[in-house]
Amino acid sequence: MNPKIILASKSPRRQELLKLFVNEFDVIPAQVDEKKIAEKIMKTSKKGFAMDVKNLVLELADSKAEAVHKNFRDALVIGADTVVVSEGKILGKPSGNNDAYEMIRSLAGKTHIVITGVSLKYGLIEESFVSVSKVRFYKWNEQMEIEVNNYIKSGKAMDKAGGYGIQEEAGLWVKWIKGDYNNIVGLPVSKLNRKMNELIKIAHSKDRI
Ligand SMILES: Cc1cn([C@H]2C[C@H](O)[C@@H](COP(=O)(O)OP(=O)(O)OP(=O)(O)O)O2)c(=O)[nH]c1=O
Repeated sequence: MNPKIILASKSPRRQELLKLFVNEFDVIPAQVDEKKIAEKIMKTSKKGFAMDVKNLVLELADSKAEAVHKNFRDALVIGADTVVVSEGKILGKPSGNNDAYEMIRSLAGKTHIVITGVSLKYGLIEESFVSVSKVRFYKWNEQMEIEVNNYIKSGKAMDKAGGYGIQEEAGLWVKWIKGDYNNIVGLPVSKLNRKMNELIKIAHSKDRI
């Protein structure tokens, strides 16, 4: 029997992406203090920056999944978190228009990474993974300045890691990407589909739900 699936996310992009391969699921956004978790991880982890970022997205994804799974133990719950990493700095969502402008400006002419952590919880079984994509932005020019200002004015930058959505007008600044496009949008569906199928198989074979 297929489990009830719950997406623990308020992100409309994640909902659209999950629809690509799951017909029916509920959406229950998780209430977690992302800032507090991020501060704890970055303070306590001593494994080096790359590992810190990986731990960070995994911990955030896990907290989101757990916040919902604790109330729905029989469901398969999905939590995710996406950050942008550029020049040794983690960029989450911008704090305001100026911050969004600075973030996008700092990405121009460079390559950054977008990393999404995903946590799956089903009965007593859990699984988590990260997906990493590389994105190269074109160099800053007058045209881009106009586009970035218009984009920020539209309000679309505010709920996105790094202050941009590749699926929106911000796609105009992208020179190339390497890796899973959907991972950049917020959910690495190809990997997620495979991991979910594996998890369901294991859970049922071991009768662990
Ligand atoms: C880089 C990039 C990010 N994003 C989005 C994906 C995520 O929704 C968001 C990063 O914030 P997250 O904290 O990962 O997610 P969220 O707050 O939107 O939703 P929830 O925590 O409830 O799951 O940035 C895009 O939509 N396009 C992009 O190109």
